[in-house]
Amino acid sequence: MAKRKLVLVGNGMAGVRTIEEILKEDKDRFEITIFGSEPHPNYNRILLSSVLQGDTTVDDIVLNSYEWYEENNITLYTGETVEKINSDKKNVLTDKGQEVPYDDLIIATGSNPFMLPLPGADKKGVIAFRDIEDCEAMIDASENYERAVVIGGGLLGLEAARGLLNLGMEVDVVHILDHLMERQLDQTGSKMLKEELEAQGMNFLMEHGTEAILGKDRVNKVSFKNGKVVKADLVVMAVGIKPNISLAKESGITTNRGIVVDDYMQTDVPDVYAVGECAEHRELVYGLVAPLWDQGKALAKKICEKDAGAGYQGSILSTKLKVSGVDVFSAGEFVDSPDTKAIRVQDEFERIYKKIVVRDNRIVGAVLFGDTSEGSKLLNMINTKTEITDMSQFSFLQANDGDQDSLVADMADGEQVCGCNGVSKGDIVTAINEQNLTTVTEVKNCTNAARSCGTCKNLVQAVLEHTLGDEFEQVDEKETVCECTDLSHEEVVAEIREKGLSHTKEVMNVLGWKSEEGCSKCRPAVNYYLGMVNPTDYEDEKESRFVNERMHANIQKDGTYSVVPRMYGGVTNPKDLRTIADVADKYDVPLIKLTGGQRIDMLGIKKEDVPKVWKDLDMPSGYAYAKSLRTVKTCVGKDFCRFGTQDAIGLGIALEKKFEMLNTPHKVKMAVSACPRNCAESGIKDVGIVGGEGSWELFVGGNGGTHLRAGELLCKVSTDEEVMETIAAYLQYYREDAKYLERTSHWLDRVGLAHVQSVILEDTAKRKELVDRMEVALTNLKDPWAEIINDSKKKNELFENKKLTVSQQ
Ligand SMILES: Cc1cc2nc3c(=O)[nH]c(=O)nc-3n(C[C@H](O)[C@H](O)[C@H](O)COP(=O)(O)OP(=O)(O)OC[C@H]3O[C@@H](n4cnc5c(N)ncnc54)[C@H](O)[C@@H]3O)c2cc1C
Ligand SMILES: NC(=O)c1ccc[n+]([C@@H]2O[C@H](COP(=O)([O-])OP(=O)(O)OC[C@H]3O[C@@H](n4cnc5c(N)ncnc54)[C@H](O)[C@@H]3O)[C@@H](O)[C@H]2O)c1
Ligand code: SF4
Ligand code: FES
Repeated sequence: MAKRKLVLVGNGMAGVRTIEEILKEDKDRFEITIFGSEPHPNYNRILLSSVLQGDTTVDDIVLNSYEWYEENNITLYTGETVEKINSDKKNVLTDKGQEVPYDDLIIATGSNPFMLPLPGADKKGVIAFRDIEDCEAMIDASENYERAVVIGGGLLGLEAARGLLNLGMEVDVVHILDHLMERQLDQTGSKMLKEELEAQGMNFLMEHGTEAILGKDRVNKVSFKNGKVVKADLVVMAVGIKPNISLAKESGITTNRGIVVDDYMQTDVPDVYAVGECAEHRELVYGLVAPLWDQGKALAKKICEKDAGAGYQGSILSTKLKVSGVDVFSAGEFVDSPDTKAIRVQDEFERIYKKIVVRDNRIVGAVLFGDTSEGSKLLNMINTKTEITDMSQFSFLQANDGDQDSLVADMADGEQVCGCNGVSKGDIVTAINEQNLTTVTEVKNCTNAARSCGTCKNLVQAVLEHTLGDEFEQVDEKETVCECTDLSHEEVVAEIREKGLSHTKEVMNVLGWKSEEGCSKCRPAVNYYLGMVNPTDYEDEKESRFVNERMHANIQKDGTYSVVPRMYGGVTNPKDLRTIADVADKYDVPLIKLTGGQRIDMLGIKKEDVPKVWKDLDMPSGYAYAKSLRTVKTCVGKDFCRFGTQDAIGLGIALEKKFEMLNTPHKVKMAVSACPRNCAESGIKDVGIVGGEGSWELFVGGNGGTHLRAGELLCKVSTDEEVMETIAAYLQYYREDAKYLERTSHWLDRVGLAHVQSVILEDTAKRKELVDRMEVALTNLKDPWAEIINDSKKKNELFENKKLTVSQQ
């Protein structure tokens, strides 16, 4: 029987989760096509707050990789927007001119952030916080500017503000009312929250109505209705969301605030469904994921013609603020009303506040501040409308000694552990026992617990520990390379060495990879490890590399590329500058910019022009795209600067010439300053060198990016030769010991400076071995630009083949 054609509009959290539920119900029923306006696979939008706060990276929040779509035979069009639904002809039209037929259609277009229509709101530097691009814009702004204003003191505004503080910005939060998070907290909870956030460095402008955004092209001030004006280089609007209903509305589907649906998520047009933040069910639209998952389950059953029971019945909301150091939980009705009574516990010394709202002897809502460990218990009591029979039911409101095991032991099987995904303790225990699960990741993959906001991860771990008892001790949660294997990075490297493996395919076959082709996480990692272990024999697999490394240029937002030629030590000359200027004229390069690493970046080059630009430049690649040595920044040094005691430029050039083109787990930046004034910013580089009278100090593990980290003093040496040798040993140890994609700063945090010193400074035999292996690694390196220019097949494949698809990263 021919499969029914199912089209999903909106490649976001609710839509794709619904597809997962459909595949669980009946995986062969549909031929599925998904359209998403964003240029990404489905990612965990919730964790954008964690990305901004520096706790995770954009790469790690992908929920469904491109491979997942492929494996499930789903045709995915990213960066493509559906503009029209023809419900009479049963097809959709896209902004790229595609017309795709459907038998069933799911609309999951989510919400748009509400942007206050203020004068000046269209200026540069005024953004929302909704997607990866917004998150990246904030991270970029923090690198160039100092002051941010966040408008809106709700969940989103506070999470954005915390992230911007972490990024080193000064932050004013503007709130229209006199209490923060008024949709989740009562006055007492809100006051305690404000005090806590002020102590963290947030500044609040309460009861301020914003009047205008000021500045020329870019915002530089914000003015308020009370006459106050504050400085601002960045304005983030977080004043709520509006369901994205325009497509449905214009296509004749009934809408109100959202797209109106029944209990089975059906709209008033046959075979058209809506799910997620765009859907309005019983006059309510939701802005949290837990209700959306329930909607998705109901819709999946309905569309697969399974017993859908009563369908979706609405949800009681619970929220947790995701700001580190501040625990806030709120569920159900949290404000007092004439027909409710409340039980309150408040400890002003420990800064703990707990309130339970009761109507007709049943719990209808709760607020927890400072200690949210009973959140799931309370949510369960609210959901099951638990009757209060005796105050001993609330003994858990007293101070919690943090003992997770007794907390889990006291939980009933039906109690929810993961509010976002509706997973109970009983569900997790059953999964652990039936599927022999031993790690949190396995529990997550099997039950969905901890798969959304992640705030329940510790509780999931506690249930695992409690269930496995003594066995838990033997089971060490390990970070696997990716979901294709149960092996960690270290184990993969050890197996490559031990078994003499020499190709990615062989690694995957011999080590029992779960997916034949691997994925975008493991392929580049395995490729790196093979090259690191067998530097002379291994032939680099270009197709396993991230797109920028395959193309040897950085792809830009608009599909053009940037080209950065090598400029050893940041030193140039009139001839090279003339050449760069001539090439820029010839290829109409729209932007030429100096980089933070003292290089010249030519931006906006058309893909087909990239190899021509390289040829005309006739300079080596600057590796600005690679997991390799990027730049050695140098100060003026002793020849010109009156403070200079050492030849910083000479040493910088020598270092760059020696270590250029070396493959490393992540990018490596270096700097050399000729005196402690440190003009080359050696303190925030992976390797930073600072000169003194007759000596050099070597600092390592510095980072000036998102995770600001000062370099640590590795050692002090006397000669340039000692610098070269020590850095060779250090970099080789990093190459061999760090996990792929681990910056030196993270690696040092993990292994500790003392350990690295013991290996490369104290153990002379080991140091010599490392230096020798580095010498081998440095042989056989070829400039990739020259290679491609001389290889017309490769050139054509990479730059002239219009069909080349750009995969993740
Ligand atoms: C920073 C942040 C933190 C959050 N934290 C939490 C939290 O802790 N807990 C929680 O429960 N919720 C949280 N949320 C809310 C949660 O992320 C949303 O409820 C959820 O993402 C909504 O899912 P959705 O699929 O309905 O919409 P979305 O995830 O927005 O997906 C809709 C997708 O459809 C696409 N689209 C729209 N129109 C079209 C079209 N015509 N054609 C093709 N594609 C289209 C959009 O580009 C978008 O990618 C947070 C949200 C943000 C922004
Ligand atoms: N931890 C979480 O669960 C979490 C985190 C982030 C976002 N979200 C969800 O994302 C969505 C968007 O979050 P949000 O915080 O923008 O929405 P929201 O509606 O929850 O809060 C908006 C806040 O902005 C304030 N506000 C409105 N107009 C204002 C103005 N002119 N000036 C100053 N303040 C003004 C409101 O009083 C309100 O407190 C919501 O659905 C939210 O639930 C959830
Ligand atoms: S670091 Fe010292 S030597 Fe180098 S430019 Fe600055 S002041 Fe001069
Ligand atoms: S409570 Fe959010 S993922 Fe479990």
